[in-house]
Amino acid sequence: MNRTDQTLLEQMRITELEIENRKTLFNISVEDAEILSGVKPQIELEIDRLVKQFYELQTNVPEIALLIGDADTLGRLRTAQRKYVIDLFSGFYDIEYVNNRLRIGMVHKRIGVEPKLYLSAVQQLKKLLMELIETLFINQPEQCILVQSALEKLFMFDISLVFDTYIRSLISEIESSKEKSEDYAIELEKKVKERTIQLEMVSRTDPLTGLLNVRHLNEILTQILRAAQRRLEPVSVAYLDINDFKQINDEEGHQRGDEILRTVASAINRVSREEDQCFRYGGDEFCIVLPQCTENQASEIYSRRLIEEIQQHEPELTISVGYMQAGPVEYPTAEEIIHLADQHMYQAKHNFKHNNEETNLL
Ligand SMILES: Nc1nc2c(ncn2[C@@H]2O[C@H](COP(=O)(O)OP(=O)(O)OP(=O)(O)O)[C@@H](O)[C@H]2O)c(=O)[nH]1
Repeated sequence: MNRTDQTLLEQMRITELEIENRKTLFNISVEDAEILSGVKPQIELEIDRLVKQFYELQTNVPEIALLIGDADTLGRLRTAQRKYVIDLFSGFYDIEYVNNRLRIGMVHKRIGVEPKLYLSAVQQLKKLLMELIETLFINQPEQCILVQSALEKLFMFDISLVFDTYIRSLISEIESSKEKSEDYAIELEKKVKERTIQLEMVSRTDPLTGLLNVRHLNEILTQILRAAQRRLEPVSVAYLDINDFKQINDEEGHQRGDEILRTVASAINRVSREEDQCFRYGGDEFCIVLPQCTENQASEIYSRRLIEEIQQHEPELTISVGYMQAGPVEYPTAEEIIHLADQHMYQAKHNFKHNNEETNLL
């Protein structure tokens, strides 16, 4: 429920029973209420003078004058104070009376009146009222004591209510700043998670080609091998190297070399399935892990399609590819598989260059 949907009394769980409890606590009896209401007509006659005198004394304190600030506010305060003093002598200290006291506490807290200033104002008002009662009952000392005692109790009752709202406001402030800092912590945690994912992505990918970084090759291949071994499925690795890449770099420039690396990476991405893992091994070398794929399928289907795809963009470019299959019986380690695929690639390159030389000699 929204705070504005509840009265202060409801927010602070002050019921009629609680009000009666408080009256008992401060010894406020029905007689006290009657005694105070009996003085009301005389107080009303003196009220303007009393309130005027009260604010003259109050505004002499620089701290209070600063808080009041201007003549309009002072005017409003005078009206409120006048009403308060009359309420003190109303004889009705019920829910409405209590709600007004609670509101005063809340307003004091909101405009920044410290408890010491509030208490000094109460003390001032009480002193003026006690003096007034003394003059009113100069010839009835016993009655004077009864009125003063009833008033004293009522002041204590009021102070307790005002302080309760002060304390409640402070608790609300603490709760709201706690909520804010908790929200901030949650937000921060979310950002850190997002950032961590981004950083992981960056560290997982090769910046030039966008393929996976070689740092994770062993780890990922090991995971794939374990899963394949559980299901007795084959896994193949295709190890790919661009032929005479150094020459391209030397003759056409490094930027052109980069462009070719990106073209090959895009072609790899296009022909690979979602479950295939494509790595830039370094320089002009690439490694593709092909789950559920035999060496034959890798060389006959995958590589053929890859070469076709590359040559659509770079007709002059040739590549050498070595393959190594693991499973469904034997599962060498990730290092062994990569090493063997690399050796097979060198063999393929050797054959390619040898054939080329022979062709050139013919
Ligand atoms: N443009 C570019 N060149 C790179 C990059 N990384 C490595 N190289 C170059 O790639 C070339 C690879 O040369 P080699 O290992 O001799 O390979 P190759 O010229 O293809 O020779 P073979 O493999 O025998 O066909 C070297 O000149 C490296 O400097 C890169 O990120 N961008």
